[in-house]
Amino acid sequence: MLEVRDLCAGYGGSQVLFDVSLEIGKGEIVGLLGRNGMGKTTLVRTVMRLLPAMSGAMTFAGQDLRGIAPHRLARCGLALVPEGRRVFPNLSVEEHLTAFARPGRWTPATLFELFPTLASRRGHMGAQLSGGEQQMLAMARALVTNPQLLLLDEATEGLAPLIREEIWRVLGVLREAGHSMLVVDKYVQRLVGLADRHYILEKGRVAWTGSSQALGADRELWHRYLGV
Ligand SMILES: Nc1ncnc2c1ncn2[C@@H]1O[C@H](COP(=O)(O)OP(=O)(O)OP(=O)(O)O)[C@@H](O)[C@H]1O
Repeated sequence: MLEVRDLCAGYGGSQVLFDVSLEIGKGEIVGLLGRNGMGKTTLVRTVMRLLPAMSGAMTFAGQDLRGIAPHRLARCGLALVPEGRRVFPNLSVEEHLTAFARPGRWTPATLFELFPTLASRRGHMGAQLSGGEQQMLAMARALVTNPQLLLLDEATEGLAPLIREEIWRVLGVLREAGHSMLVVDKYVQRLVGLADRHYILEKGRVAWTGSSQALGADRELWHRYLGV
């Protein structure tokens, strides 16, 4: 579904990604791992067309992503839950969902079932929500576009343990529903339990790729590339 080939990208003159290749098939959950500053967010932002690619190819469902404006990606079936949530401070929870809704299984009503906390806050403005509630809203806002592929950048970062568990629960529900996802996260153990395959980035290059079974069994990899 998503195919990235020999991608190079960065900021101005400073290159961050070097010949990165990555694939995600339909119904697959892929983990993207690496220590701080290794290029995970840069990769996600380049795929979402928020950063220009220097070279390389990116296709989604056979379409060349480089010709598509970022605001048109939802129509192609791609949605991002960005690092830092970025909810709209002056839109209510309900408005976030109705403004971005596209036809499909996920509607404001089904998302309020998935996130009961959001249902109880439906009239609250983005700015009035806790960090955990904002994270749930960022996920619901992405899901209401009914994407074919959901990209999540550090969705569990900086959250209290109970809220983090709630996010993992929802990711498990999405897995059961057959969603395709690229999940960037630092909790290797949880990611191994959720995803099918993984890529590890080291200084902007793919240092390792393999199955959850292989990653789960090789603690030396965790130590070498993830510092855990
Ligand atoms: N806006 C920017 N301008 C210039 N350099 C940047 C910018 N954002 C990130 N970088 C640099 O790009 C490199 C990769 O950063 P990136 O955020 O992609 O890493 P990451 O693996 O997502 O790390 P983290 O886990 O800290 O989010 C780092 O060296 C970082 O300093």
